[in-house]
Amino acid sequence: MSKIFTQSDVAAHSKPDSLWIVIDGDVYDLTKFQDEHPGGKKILQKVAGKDASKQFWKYHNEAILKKYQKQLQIGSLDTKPKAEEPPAPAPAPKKEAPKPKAAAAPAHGEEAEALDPFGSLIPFSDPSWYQGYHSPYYNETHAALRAEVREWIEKEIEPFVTEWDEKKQVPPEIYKEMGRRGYLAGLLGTKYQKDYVKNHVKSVPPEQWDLFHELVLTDELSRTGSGGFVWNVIGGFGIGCPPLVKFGKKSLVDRILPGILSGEKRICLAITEPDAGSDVANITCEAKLSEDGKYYIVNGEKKWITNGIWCDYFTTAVRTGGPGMDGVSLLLIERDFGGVSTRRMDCQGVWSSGTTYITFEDVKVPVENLIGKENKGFRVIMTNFNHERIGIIIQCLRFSRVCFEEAVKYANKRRTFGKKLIDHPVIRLKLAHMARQIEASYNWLENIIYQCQKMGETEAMLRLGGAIAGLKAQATVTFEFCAREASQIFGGLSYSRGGQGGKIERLYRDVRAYAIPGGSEEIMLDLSIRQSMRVHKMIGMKL
Ligand code: HEM
Repeated sequence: MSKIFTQSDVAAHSKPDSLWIVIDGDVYDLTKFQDEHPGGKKILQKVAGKDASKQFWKYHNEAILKKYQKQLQIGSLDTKPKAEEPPAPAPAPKKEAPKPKAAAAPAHGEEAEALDPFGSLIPFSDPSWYQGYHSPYYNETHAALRAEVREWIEKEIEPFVTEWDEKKQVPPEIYKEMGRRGYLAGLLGTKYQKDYVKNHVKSVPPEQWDLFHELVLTDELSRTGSGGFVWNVIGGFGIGCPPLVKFGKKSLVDRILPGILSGEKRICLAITEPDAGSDVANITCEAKLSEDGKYYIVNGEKKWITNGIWCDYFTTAVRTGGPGMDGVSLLLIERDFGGVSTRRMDCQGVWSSGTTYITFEDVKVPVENLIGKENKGFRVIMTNFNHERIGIIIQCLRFSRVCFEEAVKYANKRRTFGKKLIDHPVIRLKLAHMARQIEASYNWLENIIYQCQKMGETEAMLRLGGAIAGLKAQATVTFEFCAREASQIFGGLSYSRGGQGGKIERLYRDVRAYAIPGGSEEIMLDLSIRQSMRVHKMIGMKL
C-alpha cells in the first residue's frame, strides 16, 4: 500500500540529507539517488521539499518515471485526486480490451462500425482506425490484440529497451515470452499455426487470425522505437521460419517447429554472403552430396545474419548445382551438427538484434533437412520476400510514427524565442511533411495486405511483388525523412544518446538497416516498375 503524505510532511525533507520531491501528486525520496542523478544533485536540492512536476517534465519524458517509480516513489500526497490521469505528456487512455466475439466479427465488410478510440489521439501518431475513424479492415479481435500487446510493451519492454540496446542483447526470457503468448505462431504470413503450439494468443481465436492481426502485432512491437528490439524478437524468425513451415518435409516440421514456436529454440535466415547481397543467384556457399547420398557437406560463409549468434537453426541458401539461380537450394542447418561458428558483427544500428558472421566448415546435413526441392531453392527464397518486405514496411511506418509522435510532444513543451516550437510555422511544416508520407504509405500498406489475404501465395507473389517492392522503398525513405526531421526538431537532444531525444537518436542509426537489406531502395524501385509492367502485360495492358 502506498503511503499518504501532506505537503508539510514533504516540506520537512528539504535538505540534502533527506531530499523528497513531488511529481504529479506522488512523493519521491531522492536522498540516495541525488548522487547518481545524471542531471546533477544541485538541481534536485533546489526543489527539495517542493512540487517539482514542472521542472521534471521539462527535462524528462514518461519513460524515466516508469523506470524509476518502483525504486524511488514512497507514496502520494493527500491532495492527489483519486482517479487522476497524470498530466502532460499524457499516456494512452486505457480501455478494457473488448472480448472477441465467438462468431467472426465483421472485418472487411462495409457494415463494420468504427472502433472505440485508443491511444494518445495525437493525430497521425497512430493509424486512423485507432482514433475513431472508419475502416473496413479491422474488427474487435484486432482491437483486443492491440490492447493486449500494448499493455505488455508498455509495462515490460519499453522502460528497458534503451538499456538492452546499449548492452546489445535482449534478455532471452523476452523471446520465450513471445512464444508463451502464442505470438510466434501468428507471425509467419500463413494461417495461425495452432497445431504446433500449446498456448494460443489470448485475445484472438486461432481460426480468426488473419494478416491484419500480424500487422497489428508487428506494429505494436515497433512502438518501442528500437529496430534492434524488433529484430531480436521477430527478425530472424520472421524470415527464417516461413520457408520451413511452407516447404519443409512434414517429419522435419513436426520435429522442430514446436520448439521454435514455443520460443525455446531460435531460427534465422542465412542467405547473404560477404560477396553476395542483393545478388542472391550468385551465392557460393557450397553443399556437396556425400557418396552415399545421405548428407550434404556444407562449406562457406554468411554475413549480416540477424539473430545468428543465438540461433539453433539456420535456413541456409547453398549451391548444390551449377552457376546462377538454378543451382541454389535451401537447407535447414542445425547448430548441433557441428562445424557452425558464429561471431557478432559491430554495426551502425539495430544493436540488440545480434547481426552475425557465420562460417560453415564441413557441416554434415542430412538430406531430410532440404527445404523444397534440390536446385529449386531460388523460388522458395523469392516466395519469402513479400512477407519479409511487408514486415520491414510495417516497422518503418511505425518508427516514422514514433518519430512524429515524439516530435509533436516535444514541440508542445519546448519554448524558443518566446513561444512553443509547435507555434513556429517552420516546425509545423516539418510535421506536415512527415504526416502526409506516413498516412499515404500506411493506406497503401493496408490495401496490399488486403490483397495478400484475398489472393493465393503464387498470385500474390506475381501480382503484388512490384507494389510491395515500391512500398518497401517508400517506407524506408519515409522513415529516413521522419528520423531526420524529428532530429532537427529535437536538436542537440537527439544528437546525444539516451534522454528525451533518445528514441530519435537510436532510430536514426537504425535507418540503414531497413533501407539496405531485404532489397535495397534502388533495386526495389527498379523492380516495382519492371515487375508491374510484366504482370500487367500478362493481364492485358494496352500501351
Ligand atoms: C524522480 C525524479 C528524477 C529522476 C528519476 C531523474 C532521472 C534522470 C535521468 C535518468 C536523467 C538522464 C537523462 C534521461 O535519461 O532523460 C536525468 C537528467 C536530468 N534531470 Fe532528472 N530526474 C529526476 C528529477 C529531476 C528534477 C526534479 C529535475 C529538475 C529540477 C531534474 C533535472 C534534470 C536535468 C537538467 C537533466 C539533464 C537533462 C539533459 O541531459 O538534457 N531531474 N534525470
